[in-house]
Amino acid sequence: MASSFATHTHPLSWTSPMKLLSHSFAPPYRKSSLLSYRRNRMSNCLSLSASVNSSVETSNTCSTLLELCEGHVPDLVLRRQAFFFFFSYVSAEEVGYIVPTPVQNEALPVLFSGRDCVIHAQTGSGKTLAYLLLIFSVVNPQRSSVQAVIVVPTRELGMQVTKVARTLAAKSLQLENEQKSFTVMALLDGGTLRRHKSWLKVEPPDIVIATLRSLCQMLDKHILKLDALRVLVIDEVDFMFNSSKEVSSLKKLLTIHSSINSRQTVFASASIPQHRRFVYDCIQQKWTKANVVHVHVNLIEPMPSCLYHRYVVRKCSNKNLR
Ligand SMILES: Nc1ncnc2c1ncn2[C@@H]1O[C@H](COP(=O)(O)OP(=O)(O)OP(=O)(O)O)[C@@H](O)[C@H]1O
Repeated sequence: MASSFATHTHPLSWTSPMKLLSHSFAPPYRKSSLLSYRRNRMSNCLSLSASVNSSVETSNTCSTLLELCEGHVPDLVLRRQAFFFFFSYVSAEEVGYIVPTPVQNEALPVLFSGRDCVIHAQTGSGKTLAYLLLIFSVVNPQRSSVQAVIVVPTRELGMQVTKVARTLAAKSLQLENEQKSFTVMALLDGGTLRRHKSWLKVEPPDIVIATLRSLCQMLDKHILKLDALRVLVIDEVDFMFNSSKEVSSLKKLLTIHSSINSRQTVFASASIPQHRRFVYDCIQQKWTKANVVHVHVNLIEPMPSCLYHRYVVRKCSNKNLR
């Protein structure tokens, strides 16, 4: 069974200077509540078994994130990144992004080319920033419509993604007053959805970060419209597909999105046990276009090909034994 999707792999072990920097400012596992269920689901798979061929392409090398994003992400957002980098020396809250992580290096050119993408890399590898930069490259803040939706499995994860998105969206000091900045709405379970309903009606935000339940509530009541949607991101996709409560709503959402022209779909996850089968299904179900790219960055060192065992014979005299 042949397929046209490509798999980008990055087998090398990597420790970026920026990663070390980020570790000194940010907690190493921001999404700690997800770690326990991630461990549990490592052994679970998408319960499908056919295999799909994949082609491996060479990795892209780019020195800075700014170079990688130039011409795609608006200056406002790029300046924002640089701004935060300089201030990160005095602020423990915000960390600047200078060197792309391996997954950003691989995924960003694919995302900027307009292709659908499955971003598959370990926790803390920088997937969130990769898909947010894509969103900032396609969303037009002058249009008053929801142009990007990020679906997250939990409220906590949603709050973290919202924080990063709002940091990038915030108006920089140099920005001219009349220029409209990006608007980000968090539609998360347990929030005050009444306020959000009036906001959605009066002036729809550019970017919505939502749990599936809250998103479906708004869609069912026709308060949120996805006619102008350009990018749909499903974060922690394997968790969403493993959750019996969510899976039917998720499939419905993906089917609606597949009918929108000029759409781009991104799936992100730290673990997709049967990733080839998953990508094959995405194409078959039309959740992604046929030229979807699977970007797989695995920084875990592979098992060594062989092991040498040595032992030392030590002579003990009877005296030592006593
Ligand atoms: N290019 C970069 N340079 C420095 N730090 C970065 C860079 N990209 C991301 N980070 C930082 O690395 C940390 C982890 O990033 P992020 O949350 O995007 O990872 P993730 O792969 O989405 O994780 P998860 O699987 O939990 O969703 C964050 O603190 C983020 O600020």
